[in-house]
Amino acid sequence: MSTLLEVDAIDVAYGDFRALHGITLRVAEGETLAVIGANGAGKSTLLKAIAGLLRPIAGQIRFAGHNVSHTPAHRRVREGIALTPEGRRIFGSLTVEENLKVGAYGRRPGPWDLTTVYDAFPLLAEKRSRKGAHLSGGEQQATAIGRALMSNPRLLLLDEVSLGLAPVVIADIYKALPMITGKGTTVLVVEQDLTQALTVADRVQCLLEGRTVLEGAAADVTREQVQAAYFGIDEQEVG
Ligand SMILES: Nc1ncnc2c1ncn2[C@@H]1O[C@H](COP(=O)(O)OP(=O)(O)OP(=O)(O)O)[C@@H](O)[C@H]1O
Repeated sequence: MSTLLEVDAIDVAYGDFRALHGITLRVAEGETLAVIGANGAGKSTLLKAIAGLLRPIAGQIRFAGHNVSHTPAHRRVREGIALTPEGRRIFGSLTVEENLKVGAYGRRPGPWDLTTVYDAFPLLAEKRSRKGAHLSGGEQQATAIGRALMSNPRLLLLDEVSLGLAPVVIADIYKALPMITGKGTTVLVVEQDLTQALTVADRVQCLLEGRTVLEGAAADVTREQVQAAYFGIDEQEVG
């Protein structure tokens, strides 16, 4: 598998506060990587840097073999990087279908259109004429993911899909993931929900206070190792 995304030793700061310290990660074409970590670990900051919304002060981001560190966010979308931000940010006054069409602006060629998005999220098909403001949290999340897919990304960045949603709704949304990856879309998902992260991902990388503290194949890391890394506990202390 060829490497699609290479993040090399990036530092990202908000003023004097350094949120990421030398983060390195790789995502191969077609794989799903879960970045996990507690509140404030730096997960959203990392996604924003990959999407081009924040500029690292050190390090490099390479996508599909070339350096995109200085490429503005809108051009990264055209190159195939799409972000579903934390908080969803869909348009409340637009219908589901209108929200999806917004994502198609400047789209790349590929498998994603209204039909395939509705196939992936049948709950949206039923609500296609409903205004964003009148959707449940889960429906808003599905709309936000569908909108990102409409650009036909090579890499889909998902920030905190599960935030504020009931477990059954989370499971419903994650059901779409095999179809998304099955169409060749590479996924980088940021999660606080360990169960979901370990279920959907091929590999996991755990951040703590802006540093990588654990990485490995999802099948190889134990839940205890992940929990210890997540909370910053030495493994001996876990029991
Ligand atoms: N706009 C900002 N200005 C200043 N500090 C920020 C800003 N955004 C985030 N931070 C700080 O950067 C660190 C990393 O935040 P980030 O949002 O990336 O964490 P996270 O792992 O995504 O957690 P969460 O799940 O809470 O979003 C935190 O200490 C946070 O307080």
